[in-house]
Amino acid sequence: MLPFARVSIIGLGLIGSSVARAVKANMPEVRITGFDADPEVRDRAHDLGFCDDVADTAGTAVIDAGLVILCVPVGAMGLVAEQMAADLPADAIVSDVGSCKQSVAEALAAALPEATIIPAHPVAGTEKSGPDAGFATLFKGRWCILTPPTNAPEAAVAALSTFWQRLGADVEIMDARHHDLVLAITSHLPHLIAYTIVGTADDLGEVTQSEVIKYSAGGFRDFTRIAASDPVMWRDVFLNNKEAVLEMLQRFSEDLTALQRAIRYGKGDDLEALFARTRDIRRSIVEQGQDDDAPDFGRKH
Ligand SMILES: NC(=O)C1=CN([C@@H]2O[C@H](COP(=O)(O)OP(=O)(O)OC[C@H]3O[C@@H](n4cnc5c(N)ncnc54)[C@H](O)[C@@H]3O)[C@@H](O)[C@H]2O)C=CC1
Ligand SMILES: O=C(O)C(=O)Cc1ccc(O)cc1
Repeated sequence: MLPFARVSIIGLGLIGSSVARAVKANMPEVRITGFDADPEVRDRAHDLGFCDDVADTAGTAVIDAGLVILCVPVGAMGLVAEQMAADLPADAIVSDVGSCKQSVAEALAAALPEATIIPAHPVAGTEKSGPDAGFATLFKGRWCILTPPTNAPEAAVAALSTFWQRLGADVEIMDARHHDLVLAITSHLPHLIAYTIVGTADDLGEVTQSEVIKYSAGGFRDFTRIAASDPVMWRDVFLNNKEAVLEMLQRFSEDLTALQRAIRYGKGDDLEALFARTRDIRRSIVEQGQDDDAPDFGRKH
């Protein structure tokens, strides 16, 4: 049975268009209405055809929805929720795909006090953005973490879990605060480090840009991929998961300082012990089949 007959997707970039394509591929009977604030994205969505209808406002997009999924940057979630509030059917479930969950849950609850809200985060993506970047298999074998509030109706959580499973994801339920801490270290901090290292290399006076490009075949190249991720999306993630990111950044800087001292004082054993420990972590990820060397993130198997 279909978990929802009508799904509305607000924000038709990488994730929104991937959800739409995945619904079309896995549940072709479901009717999809999309909306995006950018008229060029709406036109492109129309041409690409991954929605049945592309609406001109957030309100008209949700008028007959069973499920509404907000796929906009996390800082825009509250505004979009306000814009659709008057037209949202009373029995619709509202969800989102934001990369951090506590601040989004608060913004949605404030804008839609009567609605059933079940936040979600598909831990799947790429460094690309926009409607052309999406693809139907993005969520296959990936985790989708749901962070329902404690009073969320069980049936709504079950329906949303089924929805994501039908798109190929493995669903996990988690507390929003815990989600934000875990993702701060596994996703947000790595992005911050990538942005920093590529910026630092670019700032180096004696190393020209062409040398950076020419000799970036090593580890640096992987950082440049992540550092190409959408600036608005990541600005919002850091501003909205501030506490957890600052906590992880503090720990990271302490560990970096310890490494700096080990190098300065020639503590080779300390360096080797850390590198051996981290190599074991990589090996266990590979053994569990969680890495397929794909240029993306979070595939479970
Ligand atoms: N990029 C990734 O790898 C992943 C992103 N996410 C989350 O998914 C969400 C969307 O990210 P992407 O699809 O990557 O971004 P994107 O930049 O590809 O798409 C976002 C779309 O939202 C639209 N938008 C912005 N403000 C709006 C508003 N007020 N009303 C309507 N539309 C609006 C933009 O015009 C754009 O088309 C973000 O919250 C992000 O944290 C989650 C998992 C992975
Ligand atoms: O492209 C990558 O390496 C990613 O890390 C993609 C990604 C970005 C944000 C998320 O919330 C989840 C996955």
